[in-house]
Amino acid sequence: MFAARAARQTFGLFQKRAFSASSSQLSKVAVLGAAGGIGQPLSLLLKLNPHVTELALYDIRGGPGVAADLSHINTNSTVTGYEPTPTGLSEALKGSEIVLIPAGVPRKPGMTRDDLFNTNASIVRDLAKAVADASPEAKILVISNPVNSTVPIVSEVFKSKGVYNPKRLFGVTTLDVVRASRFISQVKGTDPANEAVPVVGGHSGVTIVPLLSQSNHPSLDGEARDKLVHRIQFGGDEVVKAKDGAGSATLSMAFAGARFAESLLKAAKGEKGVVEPTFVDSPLYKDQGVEFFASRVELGPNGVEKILDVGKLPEYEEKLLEASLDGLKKNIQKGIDFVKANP
Ligand SMILES: NC(=O)C1=CN([C@@H]2O[C@H](COP(=O)(O)OP(=O)(O)OC[C@H]3O[C@@H](n4cnc5c(N)ncnc54)[C@H](O)[C@@H]3O)[C@@H](O)[C@H]2O)C=CC1
Ligand SMILES: O=C([O-])CC(=O)C(=O)O
Repeated sequence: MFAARAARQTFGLFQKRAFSASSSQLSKVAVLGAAGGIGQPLSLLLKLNPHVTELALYDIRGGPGVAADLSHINTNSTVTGYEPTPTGLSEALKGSEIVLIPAGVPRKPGMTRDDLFNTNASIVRDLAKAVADASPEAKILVISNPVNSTVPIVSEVFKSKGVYNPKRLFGVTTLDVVRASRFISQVKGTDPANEAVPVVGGHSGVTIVPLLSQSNHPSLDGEARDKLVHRIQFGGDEVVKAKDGAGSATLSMAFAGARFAESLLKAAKGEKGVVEPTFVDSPLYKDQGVEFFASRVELGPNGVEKILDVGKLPEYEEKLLEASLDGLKKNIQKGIDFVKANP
């Protein structure tokens, strides 16, 4: 009897402590490009996330409108919209734990992601400068394409300002993993909730390398395997084609971006074993001149905790990896050169 009461009291105390610890951990999340096709549903999903206590929505147009709309949803976070006034962007960023960047133009049919470089490189560079000045400690999640080049752009800007921490910069490749899980479940007639396919490399065409050998179906072979690999690599094109000039994936991307942000928030609050594939400053292929690489990454309170290598690959996947590294090297260099030439 006494023991039971003591146990209840101890447990109650523990619960109280645990509650006050987590409730005192405020998480401000900023979205740059919040009024766009990705920005709006992404902000909606973040408004529904109980880990987020403050949502800052910035866009060159429409941020306050989206914020006013979302602010009526009865979850316990504040939502504020910001405009490109002299202090709008820095106010949005100040104190942010996470900054998501979906600002920039999307593809139209016939374009590659690299065709977006000329427009999006300067948008991402300028936003990165603002983040480096206003919230250099934030974890930055780059969604704007071409991710293989925009992530190196952010790193160069941060280096030039002396605030670069490779543990806090992420290219969001979660959509490739989401697609891989869904597409393999369609081939096999299974529930995608039970299908996880590691996807490594980068985020465009042949730089995307699905490791089917590490899925639940390592014996997939021949035409079925080739078709599936191609669909995962070029899944974005399906949406661009279907939208017929009205942009690229927005809703599935918002889902993927929100999943990645949630993983970071959980890891920041001490949850162990949170692993997401993401494009980061990585030691894995630096000896081959590839500075950034997407692989499975264990997340922790400071961002990157541990970068997991790709493991032993069969010959088929080794060949895919080779093509990926080749493409990545060029894409990464293009981003670095851009900032050097246009600081
Ligand atoms: N990483 C990934 O897996 C994916 C990346 N993307 C990329 O995400 C980007 C955005 O796509 P969507 O949302 O469909 O485009 P969108 O055109 O619908 O929205 C972009 C938003 O960015 C805003 N914007 C432009 N310049 C800005 C600046 N300097 N500061 C703040 N906001 C600015 C625009 O006003 C607009 O609201 C594209 O580059 C697209 O290729 C798209 C899908 C998947
Ligand atoms: O295909 C695009 O341009 C947008 C994107 O990155 C994706 O859907 O994976």
